[in-house]
Amino acid sequence: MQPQSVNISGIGKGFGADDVLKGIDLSIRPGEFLSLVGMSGCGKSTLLRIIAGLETADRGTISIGNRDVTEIDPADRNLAMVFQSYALYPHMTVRDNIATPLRMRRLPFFARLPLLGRVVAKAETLREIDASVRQAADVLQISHLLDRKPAQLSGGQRQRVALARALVRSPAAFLMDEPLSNLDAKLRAHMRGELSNLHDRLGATFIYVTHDQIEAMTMSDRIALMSEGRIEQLGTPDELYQAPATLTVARFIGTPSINLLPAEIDASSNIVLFSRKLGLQADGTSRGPATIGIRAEDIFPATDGIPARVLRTETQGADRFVTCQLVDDTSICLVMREKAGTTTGVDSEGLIRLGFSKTQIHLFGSDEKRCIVRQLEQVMA
Ligand SMILES: Nc1ncnc2c1ncn2[C@@H]1O[C@H](COP(=O)(O)OP(=O)(O)OP(=O)(O)O)[C@@H](O)[C@H]1O
Repeated sequence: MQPQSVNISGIGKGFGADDVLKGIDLSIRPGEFLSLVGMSGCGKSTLLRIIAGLETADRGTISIGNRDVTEIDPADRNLAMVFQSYALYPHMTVRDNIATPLRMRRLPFFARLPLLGRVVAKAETLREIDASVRQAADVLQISHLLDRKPAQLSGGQRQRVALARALVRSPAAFLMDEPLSNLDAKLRAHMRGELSNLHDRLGATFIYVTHDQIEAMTMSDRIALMSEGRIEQLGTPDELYQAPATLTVARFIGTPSINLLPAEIDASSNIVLFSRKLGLQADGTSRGPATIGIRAEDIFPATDGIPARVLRTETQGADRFVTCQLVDDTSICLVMREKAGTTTGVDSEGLIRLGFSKTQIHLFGSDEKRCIVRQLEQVMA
């Protein structure tokens, strides 16, 4: 099956008085790996369930390829869904679990019955189903597990069986709802790589729901970051990291979290931090309270920087994260990332001065939207 586009237009959904989806427009390209990401309760699973047809939207349309499927039954949308819980049949072998969607599609009722089925079903069809199962098992590297039951598998193996079961259907798109969240940290990291490889090999459309920004950042072609039933920003992982459109996106993307400092945009558009003009101006009409965001890797020790006290130092592989509290009344903490093994410029009393590059700051106005920043020299020129 050719990978298909999925087009979501004006989707709205409420549960009682709760407006859970507030008009979602999103076009997912054929063969794209798109992640729906956001805080718990932002509506991502509801949106995925509406795409699958497991939930009905109050308004809006869903199309797969050129076909409007809004009123079509889930079974006829030709989508494969992979859940966090795997949803395997415990009494069936891996082989039978994977074969089930094909049997449902290709065999008449009597041919699906355990004993009678072998007599009634066409040998040719059974051979084809078996070949598809073997092929999917091969892709997911679980061929040696085909005769086991789910209880005899590890979490990662169960997830692979669930993926193989989705694979045999040759769906128009794969829908995945937090498929890795039951796995331990190491296996999750491994399965992230496997899912990416699987996507590359299949060239299929993947729509992937997660609240884990690292999963979204490492696997996706594009991310739709949702907040309170809306898409806050749609873009590549790089775009969301380098140019977050709102404070919500800036806070959500990146580990450690972006450093945030209260600032101001004065009447002449100058950006003022701790009562000092930074030599930067905000483009546009935003004035008054603002927030400056600085990533940990854009902070460094600087002799004329902001005085701070080191609270904690943590080394993670090649990186060291230094948490510092500003020496003022604000009790603001900043995290600086540097190479492990470098000197941090901390004096004998645990004090440090922190600087940052003016070109690397992110500025958000009082409406929490990103403001374009210009250096003053550029403004004067
Ligand atoms: N069947 C339902 N009946 C009532 N409210 C529901 C129902 N399903 C979801 N909700 C509510 O809709 C909101 C969005 O839920 P949804 O599961 O889509 O969020 P989510 O972003 O996927 O969250 P999580 O990451 O925790 O799964 C939540 O407030 C949830 O309580």
